Amino acid sequence: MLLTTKKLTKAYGSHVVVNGLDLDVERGSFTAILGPNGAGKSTTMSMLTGNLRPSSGTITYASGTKIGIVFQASVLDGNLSVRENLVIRAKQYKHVEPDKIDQLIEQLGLTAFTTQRYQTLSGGQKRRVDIARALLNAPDILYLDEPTTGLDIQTRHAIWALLHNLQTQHQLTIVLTTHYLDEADSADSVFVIDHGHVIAHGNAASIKAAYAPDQLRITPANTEQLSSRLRSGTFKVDNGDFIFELRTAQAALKILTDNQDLIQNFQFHPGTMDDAFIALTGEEVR
Ligand SMILES: Nc1ncnc2c1ncn2[C@@H]1O[C@H](COP(=O)(O)OP(=O)(O)OP(=O)(O)O)[C@@H](O)[C@H]1O
Repeated sequence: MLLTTKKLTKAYGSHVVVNGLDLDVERGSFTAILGPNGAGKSTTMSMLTGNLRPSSGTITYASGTKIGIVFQASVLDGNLSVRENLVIRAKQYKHVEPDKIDQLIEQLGLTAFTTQRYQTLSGGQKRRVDIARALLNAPDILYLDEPTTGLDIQTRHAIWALLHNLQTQHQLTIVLTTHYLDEADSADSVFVIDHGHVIAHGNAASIKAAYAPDQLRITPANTEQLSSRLRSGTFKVDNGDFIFELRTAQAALKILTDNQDLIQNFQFHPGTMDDAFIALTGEEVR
């Protein structure tokens, strides 16, 4: 493991905001931390990055691990150009290879903007410069606190592709928080946290399988006959439709083929991370 936490806890007075978190992050993995507002994600990240002292518990990195951080609010100077910002930031580290800035500019697709002032860039372009800044010291692990919040869907996809590229081509370990649950679909490891606890952990597929069943909705051609053919208790009735919660698409296919003579219409809805998230954390707004 590159990183392990044991019983990581942060309390402000009697308010325990991170409550005994056990996290494991494997070298080279892509980890997403999900949770509703106020769940403790940013507090956790601040502790992992050394910006906040835990109340108790331990954080252990493999020896020599270098950390890069992309903060929610940029730390760059809006009046300086992309290159000027990177040059100034590079001076804050002991060893930045001489061609590192050019390399990052190219890698992050910033070549066309090098002389443009940071504050005049679009949201997605800014994010890419923020990421370049965090990579100056060639970190082993890159933390990003909600890197795609406020970006349009195309830009979110582009940032996500960029992060996956950094992971696979450059063996970077990535840990990020996000509110966009669909983004967690491609993470190797997902921690869902709420009230400072890990309430689910696995990859997106295992979390969906456990907490977000697939749904099959059938409009019967003949309600009585279909009802008497099916085992009672295997479905609910909603507005005359029969609703099944299933583990696999195969199970849906079987119901449909076995009963196609009595079915007028159907809809199949595969379980999503949104469904799993609501099942885990409830509907109420925090
Ligand atoms: N310095 C502080 N003093 C007191 N309470 C704090 C402090 N910092 C955070 N909290 C509380 O800790 C809880 C967790 O906050 P945190 O910012 O970690 O949540 P989050 O999961 O990142 O939420 P969001 O998705 O809204 O960013 C919140 O209830 C917040 O009010």
